[in-house]
Amino acid sequence: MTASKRIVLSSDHGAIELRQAIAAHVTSRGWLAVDIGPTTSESTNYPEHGAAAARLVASGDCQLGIVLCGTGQGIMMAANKVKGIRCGVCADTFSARMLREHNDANMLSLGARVVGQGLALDIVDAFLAAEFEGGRHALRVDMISALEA
Ligand SMILES: O=C[C@H](O)[C@H](O)[C@H](O)COP(=O)(O)O
Repeated sequence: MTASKRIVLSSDHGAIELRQAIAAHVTSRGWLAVDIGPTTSESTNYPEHGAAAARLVASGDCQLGIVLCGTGQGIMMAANKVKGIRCGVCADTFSARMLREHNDANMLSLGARVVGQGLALDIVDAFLAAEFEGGRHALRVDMISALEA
């Protein structure tokens, strides 16, 4: 892994500390963390943060993205509204691995009110280590993309 691999991180107010811990973690794994905030715990709205991160992935500026909110659900929904984004919520490492291997996800969503930091970092590691398997899964991912047309 080289530092040229960029991963964007964003969250709402419910996940500031976990997001910053993940940013440090992915940096230690050799990624360049593009943390677009927010930085204060002032109440904010997850759709704007999910969309902002997703646009950086969809444009190719970042290869992957990690978004967080209280449950991970709302910010995942927002990210998936951006064309080209495949984002899933994970609360276990198996799903995180499958999210890449079978679904070719380019974004991961986490719920800071659902998972603790230790599990969250393990989920991130599983997501980053996995690779898309292609084959029969490529047809299915293409079918998802066709829904955006
Ligand atoms: O899916 C939505 C997220 O879990 C949000 O983080 C949550 O709805 C925010 O709730 P509150 O404004 O009560 O902190």
